[in-house]
Amino acid sequence: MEKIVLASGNAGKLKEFSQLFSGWQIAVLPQSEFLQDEAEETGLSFIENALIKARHASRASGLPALADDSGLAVDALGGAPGIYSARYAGAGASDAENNQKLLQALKDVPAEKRGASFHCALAFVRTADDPVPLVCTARWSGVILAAPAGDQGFGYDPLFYVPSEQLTSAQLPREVKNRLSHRAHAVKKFEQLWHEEMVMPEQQAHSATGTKFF
Ligand SMILES: O=P(O)(O)OP(=O)(O)OP(=O)(O)OC[C@H]1O[C@@H](n2cnc3c(O)ncnc32)[C@H](O)[C@@H]1O
Ligand SMILES: [Mg+2]
Repeated sequence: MEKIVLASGNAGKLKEFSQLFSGWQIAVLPQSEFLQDEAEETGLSFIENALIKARHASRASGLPALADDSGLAVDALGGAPGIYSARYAGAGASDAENNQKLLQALKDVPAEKRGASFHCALAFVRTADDPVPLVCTARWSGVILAAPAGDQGFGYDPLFYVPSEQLTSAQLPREVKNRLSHRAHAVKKFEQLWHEEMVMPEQQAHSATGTKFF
């Protein structure tokens, strides 16, 4: 079975990915099996940071790697915390500290102006230096509440109200979050790309020699 490394140290994400990849014919291994240090997320976009993390994990493991860079962009804050979502309240901040800072930043913003989106970028590299990575993005729109609700999920889930379900992301049954979320939609797009780029070429032996390089 083909092995790929999942380049994330976030337990909440890893749990979601294990459900999202449950029907796949590949072994998705956590990066903790191969490396201890985390990549420095120096990019200016979710896509750049996802690529940095995927290359880092592939370099350390010698295996293909998939990374997720994600975060919350709040309309009233001009898209903040965005790519800085994990470190909004400072390096190493807890989810509770980040949520507290967000509530404080939005304390004077009325309900109708509290729109926000979760964004997810996925980057897959076959090797650390892969010049043609597979990249896809997705978003999930909602509203930031004035107080947390629900105890499932991670990160900003307790503050992220999903209008279609009338619940926060932390109150949704896991299978519902894994159907609706930014991550779920990005994985759907990735599945399509994976099929087009990794499965079909193998089946069709698309080069004249029958050898597939990239
Ligand atoms: O970089 P890795 O190791 O994957 O772990 P991380 O937690 O640092 O992940 P990111 O750099 O991608 O930062 C994403 C932050 O955005 C938030 N976030 C992303 N997806 C989320 C989701 O589905 N629900 C709630 N919060 C989410 C959460 O606070 C994350 O810490
Ligand atoms: Mg991170």
